[in-house]
Amino acid sequence: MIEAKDIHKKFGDNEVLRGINSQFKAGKKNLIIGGSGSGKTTLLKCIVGLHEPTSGEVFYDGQNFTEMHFRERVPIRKEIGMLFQNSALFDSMSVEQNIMFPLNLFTDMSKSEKLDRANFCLERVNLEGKGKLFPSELSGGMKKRVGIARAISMQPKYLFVDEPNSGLDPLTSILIDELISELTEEYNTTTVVVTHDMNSVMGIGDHIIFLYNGEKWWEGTNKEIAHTNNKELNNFVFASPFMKAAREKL
Ligand SMILES: Nc1ncnc2c1ncn2[C@@H]1O[C@H](COP(=O)(O)OP(=O)(O)OP(=O)(O)O)[C@@H](O)[C@H]1O
Repeated sequence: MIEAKDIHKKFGDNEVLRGINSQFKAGKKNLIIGGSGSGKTTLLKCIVGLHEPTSGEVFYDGQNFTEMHFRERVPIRKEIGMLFQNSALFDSMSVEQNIMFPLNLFTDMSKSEKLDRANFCLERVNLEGKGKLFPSELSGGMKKRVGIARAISMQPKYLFVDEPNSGLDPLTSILIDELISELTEEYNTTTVVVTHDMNSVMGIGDHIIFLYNGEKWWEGTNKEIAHTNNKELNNFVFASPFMKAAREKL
């Protein structure tokens, strides 16, 4: 479990996060949603340690990550898998080399062990045989899957995903969501997903926090979201006439 306690983040005078408290449980897909600029990615980065919170603390299974020094964080970092918004693959490396990158950094596995692991991860995301390709030869959906394969290469306990569906068609988006769901169950990961995608919210939102102006405005499940009276949340989730009509049937 990951716990965020009273997280504040300021950039100069701009207070982007204003006291976020939440618990993200193992084996669950925890979604962070909210309008553009509401602070979702900033919160994710504060949790992972890519930003330091201005105040507040993040705990990984009871260990205070925020107060740890760089070196002390290494064991937890090894248990973190992350899929970045644009997949963030290294263009000059093959798919295989991209997936082996964390293994090169963090393990003393032999080359053949690393190759085996890379190929296992590629199979897991249904890209067997694509290891020798380069990122420029892949579609957006394939890049996301390679990003996921890299994120799971170290068998992470914590999986972070920033906008997994951006730039993907609806069907590919659903396949990516299904993959995230399966991996969360398979490895019992604490999975935290930043998303704008309402299909994801309804499909995989075991636990959802809605940010509004840097505050946690609402928290609940995908079942509860359809029946909330929270005005700002309703305006966000059911913004389109289609979603409004669909809500009546839920
Ligand atoms: N490194 C930074 N330096 C200064 N300001 C930043 C930085 N990162 C984010 N911000 C500001 O913090 C605010 C929240 O940004 P953030 O990226 O967290 O929003 P978001 O909810 O993820 O938005 P989007 O859905 O558009 O990606 C914005 O006003 C942004 O300009």
